[in-house]
Amino acid sequence: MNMSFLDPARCARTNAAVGHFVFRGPNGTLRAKGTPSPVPSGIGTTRQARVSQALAGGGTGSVLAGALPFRRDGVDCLWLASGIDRQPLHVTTAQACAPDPTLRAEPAAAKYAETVAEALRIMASDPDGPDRLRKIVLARSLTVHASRPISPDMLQSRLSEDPMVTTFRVTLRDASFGDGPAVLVGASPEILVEKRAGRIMSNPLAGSAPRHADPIADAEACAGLAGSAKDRREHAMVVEYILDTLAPWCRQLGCPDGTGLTCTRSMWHLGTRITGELKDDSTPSILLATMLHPTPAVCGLPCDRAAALIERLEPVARDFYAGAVGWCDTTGDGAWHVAIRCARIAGNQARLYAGAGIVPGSEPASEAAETGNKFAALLRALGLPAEAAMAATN
Ligand SMILES: C=C(O[C@H]1C=CC=C(C(=O)O)[C@@H]1O)C(=O)O
Repeated sequence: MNMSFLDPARCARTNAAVGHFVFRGPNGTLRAKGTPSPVPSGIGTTRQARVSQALAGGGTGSVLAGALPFRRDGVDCLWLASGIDRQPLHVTTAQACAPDPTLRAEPAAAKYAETVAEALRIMASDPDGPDRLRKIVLARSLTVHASRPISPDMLQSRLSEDPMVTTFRVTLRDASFGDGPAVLVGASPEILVEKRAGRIMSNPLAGSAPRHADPIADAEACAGLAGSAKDRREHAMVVEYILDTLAPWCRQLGCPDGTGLTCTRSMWHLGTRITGELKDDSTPSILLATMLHPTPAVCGLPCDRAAALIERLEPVARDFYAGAVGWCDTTGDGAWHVAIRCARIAGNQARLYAGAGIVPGSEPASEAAETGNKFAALLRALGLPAEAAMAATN
């Protein structure tokens, strides 16, 4: 095995510069060929215009990839590469990558539960009408301070041990948190939109329950989620929104298999596979991602109302958490994943995020516990106990 891979300090120093984007999923690893160049994040022009111009300048075979922020008016971080290397998935076992960490929660679980209760009060007192808040996804954050630099590469390797997720690593151009360049690393189970020739697929997830080591308890958790009316309502809003948004672009669209259950190593989710055929085969995947984002799986309904409340109720800016990460080539083909179960890494620090969908009928303590469970994959990958999220204070 390559020894430099096991040296956390060396990895952390070099990885921000190497591979400005790397995606690893069931279909293999996709990384930039050569050194990608930044796509200017211009003012006064649409994302689509910037992307088309960049891809046209890059020539045949060029690929654009990166991260879209949570806020629709936020600044994206896109890279243009002359091509991509695709390799079969090869999972290596890496060591945990956050030595001697301390943890800070923003907010801690109890305070988060109070915020959920406030959102529920707003929903209950809202007058009937199109503006009535029907769902809001509230998130919290954990900051890990380690004694040595945290290696984004190692963290991605550890997260890739779960075969049910697509892991990602995108170098961010601003360094607004911690020392040195920041890198977004995560393991998303949720496909915002994938486009291949004229066919599209979206796989929204909403409605969650934790996995259990004991198979009987695990099967009970799965059955409990499948039968939960609250989770089904929470999920249906996302599916309806995605169908409504994609319908004008499609000659055929539907969810042939209905709502099902999907899992990662730490969570069960309700999931629906939506498939369709585009009216125009050349519609770029990044345009579809831009139109869909943010879905009610990460924001809420109505979208603008939920986004404004998120801004007011959450103490930490989401930046790229709950945005989208992915790629798009010159034919418009590509895949965009919802940027959840992720962390922003810079030097010795990692800022982790997790959220939960709140609808009438949600219980504040259960939603706080759900965010704790959603942190588990990242915490384990960092070498921390999965329960640390519930114990962390601010
Ligand atoms: C917002 C997150 O998860 C979303 C995806 C799956 C299930 C969700 C839920 O049950 O609330 C969320 O909508 C997150 O992991 O931070």
